[in-house]
Amino acid sequence: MAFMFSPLFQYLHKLSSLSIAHCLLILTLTSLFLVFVFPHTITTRTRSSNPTLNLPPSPPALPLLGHLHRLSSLPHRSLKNLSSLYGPIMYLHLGSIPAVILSSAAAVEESIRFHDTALSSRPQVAVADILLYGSTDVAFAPYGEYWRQTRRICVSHLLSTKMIQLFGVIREQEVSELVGKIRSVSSISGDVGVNLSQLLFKLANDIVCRAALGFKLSDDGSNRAHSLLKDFILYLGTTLVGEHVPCLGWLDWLTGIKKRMRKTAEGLDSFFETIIEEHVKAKTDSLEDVKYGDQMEGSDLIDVLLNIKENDDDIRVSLSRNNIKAIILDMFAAGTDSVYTTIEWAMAELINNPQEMKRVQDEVRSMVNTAGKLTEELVEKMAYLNAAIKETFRLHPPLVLLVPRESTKDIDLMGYHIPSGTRFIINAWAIGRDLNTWERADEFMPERFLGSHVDYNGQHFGLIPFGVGRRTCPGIGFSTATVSFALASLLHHFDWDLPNVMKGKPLDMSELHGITIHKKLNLILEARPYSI
Ligand code: HEM
Repeated sequence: MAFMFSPLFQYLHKLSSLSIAHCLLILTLTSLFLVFVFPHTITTRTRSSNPTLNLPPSPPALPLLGHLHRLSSLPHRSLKNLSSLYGPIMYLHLGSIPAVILSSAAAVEESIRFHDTALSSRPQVAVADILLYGSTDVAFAPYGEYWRQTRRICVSHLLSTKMIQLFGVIREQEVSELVGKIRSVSSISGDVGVNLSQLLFKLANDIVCRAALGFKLSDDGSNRAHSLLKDFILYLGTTLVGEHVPCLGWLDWLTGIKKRMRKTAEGLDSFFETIIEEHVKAKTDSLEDVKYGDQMEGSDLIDVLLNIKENDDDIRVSLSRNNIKAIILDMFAAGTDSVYTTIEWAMAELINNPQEMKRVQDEVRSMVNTAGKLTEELVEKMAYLNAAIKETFRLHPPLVLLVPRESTKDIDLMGYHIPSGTRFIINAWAIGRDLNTWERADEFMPERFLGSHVDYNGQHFGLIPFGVGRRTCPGIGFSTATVSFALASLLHHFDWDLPNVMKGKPLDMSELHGITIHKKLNLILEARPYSI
């Protein structure tokens, strides 16, 4: 999941009624004011709190804003540029928040090998406190017993291999619906193309809804829950100004952002309350008490959580209704954007690299022809397809800066001393494109993974789209099952091309910052049904 700071002006603009010009004006005036009033505090190294500490290198900073002005609307890119000047471990001030940025596999490896526990907490973030019941979900919970138990629930019950297999039926049905939809849209739209981005978002959303709640939300705009969930994901990708620059906290009040977040949180709360009540009633009616260890076909994540709540002696935490809602909301935050955006980037890279497209398609089609049917078991054996997915994760990790950590102890890292309470940000995007780890790092070359044992399971520090250490993503199996089956199906059933108006030009690969990094422009492609 991507939960991180947005650059200030982007934040102001996106979530308020202020125009970009107003936002820039506010920030410029603030900066000028600070420069004139406190010129002596503009330092070349940010060591004002304790000059004797051997902190990592740091660029010149502005008072109060720290290094925020050095971040563009795509912070992972600005941070990579800064790291080429200041090294793989940098010390920045994101406003008032001290942060260490790690930008190489070696830096991440050392931090995890020697300090995993000290770096396993999350910073307290106001957005998560508002939207996720005081950060009592898994992703934002501080390191401690509550996190340990809820994470165990995720790993052993909600996202276990058994549950992933049970949800295979849902994936197959939803992907088959997607294929049908593309067929009918492409027969009408001809060479205008189908909006694959929209269809993939719906696919990921429907799969998570069915897995978590047991049903899908209609997407015709009539369903309020649909727009609440969209807002929820939008807000999770933002930060309150006051959190970074407390003296500008009034801007959060001016923009009304907190109020809007609370309204969304209240709306979601009553939606989930109704759903949980319905689950409780259905369970009582059927007088069927399924113990969590025996999840049956038809049970969804709410059923599983309710059963844990009532039956589990091993889990040493009692889950309240609000805890259940927070955990379910995590599944939405994590399971929708990152999954659809991965398929979207994979398709975009394949369109830009037609030879790679042909190699993957040849593999998928020949294996399906031999086996007679496209199944998830078959997809697991598709070496080139899986290499293309790894290559997509390398170039486009959806959570470019992972999810921030916060150190709970003073640590020594790569010869530097880092105080407790420092925010840790890992630039997974920069690491995936680091020339010290990867040859021709900016090129899409799936064959680099053929015959290689490098994987994205957190053991290879050069490829960490799902994070590393104790807080690695527990949803790897769930996501890759969807990504690989959906991608194989798209490549099996259709030949893909750019729509006529765009033919002959490279596809625009610009990024847009949000909870994940998406393609800026929707991926619109011409789909021609494939027949043998
Ligand atoms: C392509 C899809 C996905 C990607 C790239 C992804 C990536 C990540 C990353 C980078 C983290 C933070 C890891 C760290 O701090 O080192 C994370 C955490 C998490 N993810 Fe995912 N994720 C994906 C899908 C999912 C799905 C489908 C679920 C559940 C349905 C999920 C549930 C979680 C949870 C609960 C955490 C918090 C773990 C913790 O803090 O202990 N993720 N994910």
